[in-house]
Order: sequence, then C-alpha cells, then structure tokens
Amino acid sequence: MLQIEDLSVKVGDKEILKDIHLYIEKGESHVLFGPNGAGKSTLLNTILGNPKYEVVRGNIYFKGKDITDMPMHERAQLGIGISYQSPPAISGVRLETMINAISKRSDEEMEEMAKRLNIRHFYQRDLNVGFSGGEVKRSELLQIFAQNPDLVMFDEPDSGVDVENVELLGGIINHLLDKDRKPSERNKSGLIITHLGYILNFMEVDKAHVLLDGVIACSGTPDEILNEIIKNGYQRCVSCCQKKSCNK
Ligand SMILES: Nc1ncnc2c1ncn2[C@@H]1O[C@H](COP(=O)(O)OP(=O)(O)OP(=O)(O)O)[C@@H](O)[C@H]1O
Repeated sequence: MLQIEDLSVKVGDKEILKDIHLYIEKGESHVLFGPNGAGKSTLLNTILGNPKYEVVRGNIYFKGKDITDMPMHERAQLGIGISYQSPPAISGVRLETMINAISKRSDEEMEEMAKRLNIRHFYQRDLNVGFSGGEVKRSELLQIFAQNPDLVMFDEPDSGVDVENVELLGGIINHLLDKDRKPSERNKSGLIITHLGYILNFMEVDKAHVLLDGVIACSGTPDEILNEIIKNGYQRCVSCCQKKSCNK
C-alpha cells in the first residue's frame, strides 16, 4: 500500500528526515515511537504532501503510484487520510457541514458512527470551537470515518484523552483499519504515532518503529519495542543507531 524509499526531507534549511525506508502492506498497521522532535509528525505531513515539507531525496509510492510530487488534494483523492494531533478550530463551519462536504458514507452509517463516538449532539457546533481534547479526537475520527481513506495516519490519537475514551477511540481505530475483519479481508492500512502506547491495549498493530533524530533506528513487534522503551527509555535504540552509524 505505502512504500517509502530512501526519503530525506527538509523544513526550511533543516534536514529533518534522513534515509527513511518504510513499507506498509495492505491490511497492516504500523506504530511510530520516538522522542519529542524526532520527526514523527514531519513524516506524516510528508506522506500527506504538505508543501511545507520538501523532499530532497527519495520517493514515496502509494498503491504502486509514485506520489512524491503529487499535490496534497490528489493524495487525499487517492485515499490518504490523517487525524491531526491538534486540528484547527474553524468558526463559522459546523461539524455537520464538514461531514456533509467530505462524506463518502451513507446517512445511516454516519448516524451510527456519530452515536458510537457520542458526538452526534455536536453537529450544530462550529468545528472544534470550544471542544475539549477528547471531543476534538472524537470529531476527528468521525471525519476520518466519513472520508473512508485506504491509508489512515493518526498523530497521537490518545493525547489529552481520558482512560474510558482511549478505549473507545482504540476500538474505533481498529474498526477503521479493518482489524475486526479476517486478515485476508483487510483492505486498510494505518500509521499511528503514540508516545505512551496506552491506546495499543485496545487496538491491533502489526509492526513498530522508533524514529530518532530523523532516522528509523529500530523496528520490531509493538510489544518488544514498547517494553524496551518503558524499561530503558530510548537508550537501546540510540546504541543500536550508533552501531548502524545511522546518525552520521
Ligand atoms: N517549520 C519548521 N521550521 C523549522 N523546524 C521545524 C519546522 N517544523 C518542524 N521543525 C523541526 O523539526 C523537528 C521535528 O519535528 P516534528 O514535529 O516532526 O517532531 P515529532 O517527533 O513529531 O515531535 P513531538 O513528539 O514533540 O510531536 C523539530 O526539531 C522541529 O522543531
């Protein structure tokens, strides 16, 4: 589904991502860990095609197509979606208006998901204006459900969310990524950034990567990587990275 080859990315004068290789198969979800400022959001924004991020080397392929120079709206049409960490509040645009503008789902499907996310009563409110942290995340997930993209990226879906809502959101992300279907029937792929990994208790993820200083330092199963980070911080990834000379 997504293939990233030898990708290096600059923001302004600064090279943030270096020599990234990442392959996400159809039906797979990957999680991205890394300390603050490592470049995780930069990677998501680059996949999305945000023009602020300049690809200086390498290529991004989506569904077999080279999208490296493709504008953002065409990538969205092709099936790439994102749930932002801190989406903007938009006065004058109601949640319902946004949903109607972007939805590829039936009214019945939208009603059901809005109820499941407990956000139906927010339809007449301006988008994210005065929403709490958890309400913003629920509204983001409803918009992602409406768009129905094939590759969904989640930038810290659990930040600022209480324990009960993390469980709710984890279950819905699982559903959005087809994890409630048999492996052979899964068509969606995901890339999720999380700092604490608590949401992973409620969703299924196939692989994990650690991004350090713009480089993928280690990859493995989500459990082994997360346990290592909880036990020793990012220290082992740093030594692993030094052995591979990946920070040169
Ligand atoms: N517009 C910009 N101009 C200069 N530097 C930038 C710009 N945007 C991001 N950066 C820098 O790029 C680096 C990576 O930022 P990024 O937001 O991708 O990190 P992150 O891993 O997502 O961090 P966090 O976990 O704190 O959200 C940081 O050092 C940041 O200051």
